[in-house]
Formats: sequence, structure tokens, C-alpha cells
Amino acid sequence: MREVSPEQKPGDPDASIRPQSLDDFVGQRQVCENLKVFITAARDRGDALDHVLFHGPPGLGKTTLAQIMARELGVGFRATSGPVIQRAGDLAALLTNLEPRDVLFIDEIHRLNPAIEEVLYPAMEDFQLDLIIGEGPAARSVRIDLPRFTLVGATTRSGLLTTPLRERFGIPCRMNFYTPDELESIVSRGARVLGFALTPDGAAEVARRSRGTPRVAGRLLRRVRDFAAVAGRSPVDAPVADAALNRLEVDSIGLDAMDRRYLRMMAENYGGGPVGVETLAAALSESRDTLEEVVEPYLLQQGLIQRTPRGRMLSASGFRHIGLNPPREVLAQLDLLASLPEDGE
Ligand SMILES: Nc1ncnc2c1ncn2[C@@H]1O[C@H](COP(=O)(O)OP(=O)(O)OP(=O)(O)O)[C@@H](O)[C@H]1O
Ligand SMILES: [Mg+2]
Repeated sequence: MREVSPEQKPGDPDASIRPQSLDDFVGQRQVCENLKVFITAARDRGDALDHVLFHGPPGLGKTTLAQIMARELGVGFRATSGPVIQRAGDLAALLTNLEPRDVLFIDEIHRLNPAIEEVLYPAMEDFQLDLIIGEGPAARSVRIDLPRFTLVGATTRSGLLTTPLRERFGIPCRMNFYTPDELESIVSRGARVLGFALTPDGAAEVARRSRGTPRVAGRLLRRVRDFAAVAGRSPVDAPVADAALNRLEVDSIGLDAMDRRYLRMMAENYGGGPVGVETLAAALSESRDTLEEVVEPYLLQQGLIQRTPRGRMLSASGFRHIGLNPPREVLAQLDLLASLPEDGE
């Protein structure tokens, strides 16, 4: 059993298969190689690493990488999240308790309250905190010097960050979906850590159906292990994994019931689009945020849907994936829209 370090939440089911060093961390090659250089340079200078921003869809390893960075820097790790910091005092308490060069991790940083963001600017730039103490005529402002620290921000929606905040991160890192090969090695390693036998083709099957996402891979791996254990099947090979994943309603390219509901809604109720995200969210009884942050990025990456200036459209392969033939007028419109610039967020 590997050691579980203190910053990991007890009961976090992923904790045991979380990689502990940059060398253990599979994928995100470019991000990791750059970080390795910056971490080594900062450590050799004895200085704090510049502030880092991770952005990308959920479950790709932002929190994991932040923890690894602190470990590789040999410094402390404090974690919080945007919506948790309610008052400037909360942030001040966090910042003043940091040791020099510590990593402060703020998850969901796009959800920081604007008044708190203002406090963060001088802290990030000049390592100073300007606080107003007291109220009314008795109020006075005090300036506190902070240790030099590294802020690591994580967000699923970098488009929602204010420009001044985004610009204060010296090292922006975009996290991408993992390739099936990368996921296969994550899954194989996960099975070893969990202590069950998984054949290479079994690992490939789980990997292919993990939505390009290590968190999904970890979850599917545990469910496959459960099905196989109850069925008394060992080692777990591709047919066993396939049967388990079918029971979980995860299809051949990793789409789940929600993804397929989205695609069918577009095809059957909106003729393939274009349809606005608000309309889709209402029709599916899902929040717009969930669609934009969780559901759509993978469908876009797989080319099943397209974002156009007039809304979302189902692509030809999107229609085919749910067993329909794309109508001719939809194909014509896709060609036309593909030539126009993409809409923003
Ligand atoms: N490169 C990797 N190699 C192996 N396992 C990984 C890797 N990246 C992530 N994981 C696993 O996937 C899980 C999810 O990672 P993590 O919590 O870091 O994602 P996240 O990007 O912070 O997600 P969220 O945006 O939802 O907070 C972790 O438990 C970890 O075990
Ligand atoms: Mg996270």
C-alpha cells in the first residue's frame, strides 16, 4: 500500500491511485516538461515558483499536478476553492499563514468573489496585503508583507476569469484530454495499485471508454473490478471489461446516458441544430454550466457536435453515433457554418 499524504482527503477514492511525482504522472507531456524546468529553476534559485494557472475540463489532473508541484518544490501545500472564500479576512488568514515558497491552491478560481479578487492582485504581484480594519470613521488601512508564495489556480472555464486575474499568472497551462494510450497506462497502473489482474486488452478497453479523462478511467476501473469479482472472473480481459461497461451504459467511445440524451435531443427535437446552449439546458433539465464544462468538451473533441455562430449543431458523425442518417440540409448548413468564425463563450 502506498503512503497517503496528509493533504489528501480521507475517503477520497482516488487517493490511492493518485500519482505522486512528475515522473509518475502520465500524459500532459508539454505541461509537465515546462513545469519541470520552471520547478528546477525556482528550486535552484531558492525562490518561489511563479504563479501557475491550470485550465481544462474536470478530472484531467489539475489538483493532482498542483500537489505534485508542491512536493517537487519541497514546500507546503494549502488548498481551498473560489466559492469557499467568502470574506477578504478568509483570504488574509490563508495568505498570512503561508511559509515562504509554499503553494496555495485555489480550485474553481473563476468563482472567486470580485471583492476578494481585488485583495488577491497585490498579494500575487507584490506579496502585499492591503486590508481595511474596522468600519466607518474608525476604519484604517493596513499593509501586511507576505512571504513570497506560489498561487496555483485551477479552472474549468478560463473564459470566465477576469483579464487582470488571468494576466497575473506567469505560467498558464492548458490541460488536454488524454490519448487512449496514455489512459491505458494510467488504467494498468491503477489496477496494479488496486491489486487485481487486468490484461493489456482489458486495460485498452477501459481506456478507450474513459472519455479521455483519468478520473473517469479510475471510476470505471473500480466498477469493472467489482463486476469481475462478483462474476468470479480473473484476470479481467477485454470481454469481461466490455460486459461490465455495457452494464454501466458506457458505450464504445465512452459516452454515457447523459451524452446520448444530449445528442438525441439535438437530433430529434432540433433537427440537428443550430440550437442555443440555454435552450438545450432547459430541454435537458441540466445547468448550462454542466453542459459547457462537463458534457460538451468531450463531444466537441470527438467531433460529434460543433459550435457555430448560431449555436450548437450535431455533426454528421454525431447523427451516425446515435444510429441516424444526417439530413441533407444539415450537411449543407454544416459546410456553410464551418466557413464562418466560431462564436465566443
Ligand atoms: N496523469 C495522471 N496519471 C494518473 N492518474 C491521474 C492523472 N491525472 C489525474 N489522475 C487521476 O485522476 C483523478 C482526477 O484528477 P484530479 O482530481 O487532479 O482532477 P482535476 O483536474 O483536479 O479535476 P476537477 O477539475 O474536477 O477538480 C485523480 O484521482 C488521479 O488519480
Ligand atoms: Mg480538482
